[in-house]
Amino acid sequence: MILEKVNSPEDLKKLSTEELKQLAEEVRKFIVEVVEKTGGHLASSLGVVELTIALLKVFSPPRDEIVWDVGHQSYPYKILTDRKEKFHTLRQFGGISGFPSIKESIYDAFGTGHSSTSISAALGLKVAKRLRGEEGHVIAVIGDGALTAGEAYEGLNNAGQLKEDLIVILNDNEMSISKNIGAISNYLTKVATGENLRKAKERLEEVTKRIFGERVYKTLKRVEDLIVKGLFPPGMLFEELGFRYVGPIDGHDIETLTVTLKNVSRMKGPTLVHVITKKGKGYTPAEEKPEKFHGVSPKISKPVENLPPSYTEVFSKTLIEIARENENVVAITAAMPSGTGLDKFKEVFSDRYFDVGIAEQHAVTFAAGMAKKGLKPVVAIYSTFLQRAYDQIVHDVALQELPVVFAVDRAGLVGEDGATHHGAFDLSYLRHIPNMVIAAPKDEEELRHLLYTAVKSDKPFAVRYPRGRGYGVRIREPLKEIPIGSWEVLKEGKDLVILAIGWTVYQAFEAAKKLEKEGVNVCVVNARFIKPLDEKLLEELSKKFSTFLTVEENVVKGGFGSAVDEFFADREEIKIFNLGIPDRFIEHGNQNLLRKLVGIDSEGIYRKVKEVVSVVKS
Ligand SMILES: Cc1ncc(C[n+]2csc(CCOP(=O)(O)OP(=O)(O)O)c2C)c(N)n1
Ligand SMILES: CC(=O)[C@@H](O)[C@H](O)COP(=O)(O)O
Ligand SMILES: [Mg+2]
Repeated sequence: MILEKVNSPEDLKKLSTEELKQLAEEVRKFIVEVVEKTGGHLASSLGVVELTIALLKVFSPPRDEIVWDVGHQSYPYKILTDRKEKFHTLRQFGGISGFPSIKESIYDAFGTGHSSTSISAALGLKVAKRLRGEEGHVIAVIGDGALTAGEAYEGLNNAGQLKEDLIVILNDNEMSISKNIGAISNYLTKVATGENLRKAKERLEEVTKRIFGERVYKTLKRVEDLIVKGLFPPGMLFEELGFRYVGPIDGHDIETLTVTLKNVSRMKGPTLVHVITKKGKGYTPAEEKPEKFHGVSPKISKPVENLPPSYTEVFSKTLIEIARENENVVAITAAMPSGTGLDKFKEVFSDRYFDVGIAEQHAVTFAAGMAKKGLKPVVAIYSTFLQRAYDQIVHDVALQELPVVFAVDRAGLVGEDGATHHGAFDLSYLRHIPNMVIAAPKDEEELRHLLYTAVKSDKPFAVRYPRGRGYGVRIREPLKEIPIGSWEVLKEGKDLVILAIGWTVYQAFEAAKKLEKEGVNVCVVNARFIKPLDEKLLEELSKKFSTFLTVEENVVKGGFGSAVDEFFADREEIKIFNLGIPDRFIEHGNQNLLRKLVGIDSEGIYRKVKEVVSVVKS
């Protein structure tokens, strides 16, 4: 086993090409074995095994700095730098992260998780290296999917101007999570297949033959080839942006990769190396179904039957139901058709479905434009990725009071993806925007009604719901509107009130049942609207209760609890306690374990109520 002998990038440098090829096979096998147990981003990591090996053969991190875009493909890099022994703890609580992290290793040059940041970060590193007199290359590795996002072009634009010796490797597998889309993706395919060149040659051939005849044409053929290549060099787009374009090259051929990278390492100015790879390479199921194997769950020996649907599935089904009745409804995703469930919408309403690429900012303004013309856009974006579109929500949607519906999926703690992906902030970053309505369902049934309410409303309206399965609530009621700003008292009480929102509502209810047995009588309210608050109910409750506990799966700072704090700010007799995600980034690990860790599950709420009761008594 060669992998056994490779404990640092220095060990890898000593290997022959044949040994490196064997190493690639062993790394692949190792990744598949571990990811079957831990879950993780399998297909993307398998696709860059040879590229990683070649990078480590030619460059020497940490002196040379490699920035992996998104970072979901960094498993081979982790294994071959310094995390082979810890790799079995991938994405587990207390184990190594599924993404690069500067806190985890000196070999990780920059933390990633959200896409398309690599060129900007690498350029910053490179300029800093120069100004501080540090030696070493900086290399950004970016996928074709990540190249659909605006930030990538902001980075290219600036790099082309600064003319730093920056290396950008474009890992082109024609896939985002789903099939990659858009004009740039089409352009890359044409470059990779030489289609532009072929078409130009055919055209010139035809003209030359027509004007000069067959005999002269044969003499001119070589000159013509040179002219066409000069006029239509592959990668012209990047050349125009100030990059030297190298490629396309086979990203699974270690020898070619190594020779090319060595040459590139001697070049001056910004260089882009176009590498063609196969997502899922070397593992047939992933090669055949790269989308399914983009991110996989741990393999379970026996499938569990009759599981409740996920919130995403309920959203997707309900949206289709609504769209059948309302032809103005259109759906937008930013490169997450399967993750958001909009792939199912596409199957029914292909002309009312838009995948815009990894372009959350564009998605929101695009929706605003549609809303201005009377359509009813539903933009489904994960909470963590919607952070990117904050200004677009403020400036393009809310300021103009355009009725865009935000389906904010993966709100709250998402689990194994960790700090880069938790949807911990949306209640805070949406709540202070004028004109917004923000709601969170307590269960699957309420998600349906809130979505229906959102589509009926003429306001910018966000409905946020968590990752994973619902509570298994039977869906029976026909879709109905829920009065905006109305809360629901689920349990009467006399000692204190819990105001809970979203996933935490049933947890609060559970805690209240347990407390009841101990003589603590808690009123539980489903505070399904964070904006507007149910001010009438709050006033009523404040006549009966002087102690309130707010519970949410969002950071406490600026979240739902803060809204209630603000509401009672001048009422000294009211004591409010807040429970939610604390003011720190939460690590990766099992979703329910993390919820327990931050204390927002039924046990945590139970404990907090006991604490509140003793504080109030003393
Ligand atoms: C801002 C942002 N939006 C969406 C995602 C979700 N996402 C993760 S990987 C990915 C596809 C990336 O495709 P590509 O860069 O080509 O990498 P590949 O998986 O093909 O290697 C997407 C959409 C993200 N990480 N960041
Ligand atoms: C790397 C990335 O950003 C996505 O692949 C993300 O991990 C998907 O998350 P879900 O598994 O919640 O769809
Ligand atoms: Mg790709």
